[in-house]
Amino acid sequence: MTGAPRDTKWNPPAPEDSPQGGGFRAEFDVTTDRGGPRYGEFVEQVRTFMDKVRYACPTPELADEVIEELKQFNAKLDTMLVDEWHTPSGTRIDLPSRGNITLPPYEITDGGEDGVSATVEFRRFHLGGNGVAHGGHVAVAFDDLGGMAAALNVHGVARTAYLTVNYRSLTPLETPLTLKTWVERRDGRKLFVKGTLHEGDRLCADLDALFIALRPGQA
Ligand SMILES: CCCCCCCCCCCCCCCC(=O)SCCNC(=O)CCNC(=O)[C@H](O)C(C)(C)COP(=O)(O)OP(=O)(O)OC[C@H]1O[C@@H](n2cnc3c(N)ncnc32)[C@H](O)[C@@H]1OP(=O)(O)O
Repeated sequence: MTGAPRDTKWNPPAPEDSPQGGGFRAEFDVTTDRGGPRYGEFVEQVRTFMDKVRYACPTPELADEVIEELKQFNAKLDTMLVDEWHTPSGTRIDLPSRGNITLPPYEITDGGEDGVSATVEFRRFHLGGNGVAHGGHVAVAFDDLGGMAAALNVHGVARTAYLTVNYRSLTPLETPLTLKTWVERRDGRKLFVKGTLHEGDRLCADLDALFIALRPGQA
């Protein structure tokens, strides 16, 4: 397992008249080849660039140079943009965070109806202040992996209704951390999800969230 469990049926039922078959990612293609064999490396290079941008203090000359090169990269990518339903980002289950560059990189170590365990590493890009992770990025990790626990529990898609993160101690950067999420209670479409983030035995943060399983065709 890397970005998501592989053996789960994801597609919730959807009406026929919707552009995507209805619903939120109703036709969720699990892929390991979209974007090519080096897509993971591509994402990793961009992450590394973002890490460096977070700490770089370029000279005006270097900024000029990098801006021109970035314009060229952006123009290249402009030639092959696709809609969200066809991008590799978010569906490449063989890659950390399913190849989704907007998420902190995590690898799923176990996942099913009972919950999800993952190893997550916040990067230099995720700096909040004084060398530790920004709380918002911690919440992003909880949202995605809490949503995954809910999705695995209902075999469909759930949206976050509320998400409370308690920051119990500082969350380090560039350190493998253990993030766990699980559905503690289900009441119809309401999934009460809990979660923890640890560095070793030390609790960095915990989660209390409500996810709502979407009805067929619901956006
Ligand atoms: C490729 C293969 C790998 C695939 C691997 C995929 C794995 C996948 C991982 C990705 C995972 C991403 C996870 C990110 C998930 C988001 O970040 S979603 C984005 C953030 N959330 C939003 O934008 C949601 C915005 N809000 C809404 O759309 C709607 O309010 C909701 C949440 C869908 C609920 O609306 P609704 O369906 O009309 O339901 P509604 O009748 O209002 O409420 C249902 C029940 O919940 C209660 N409720 C609703 N909101 C609340 C609240 N805030 N507080 C308390 N109770 C509430 C209601 O009172 C009601 O209770 P009952 O009366 O039934 O007892």
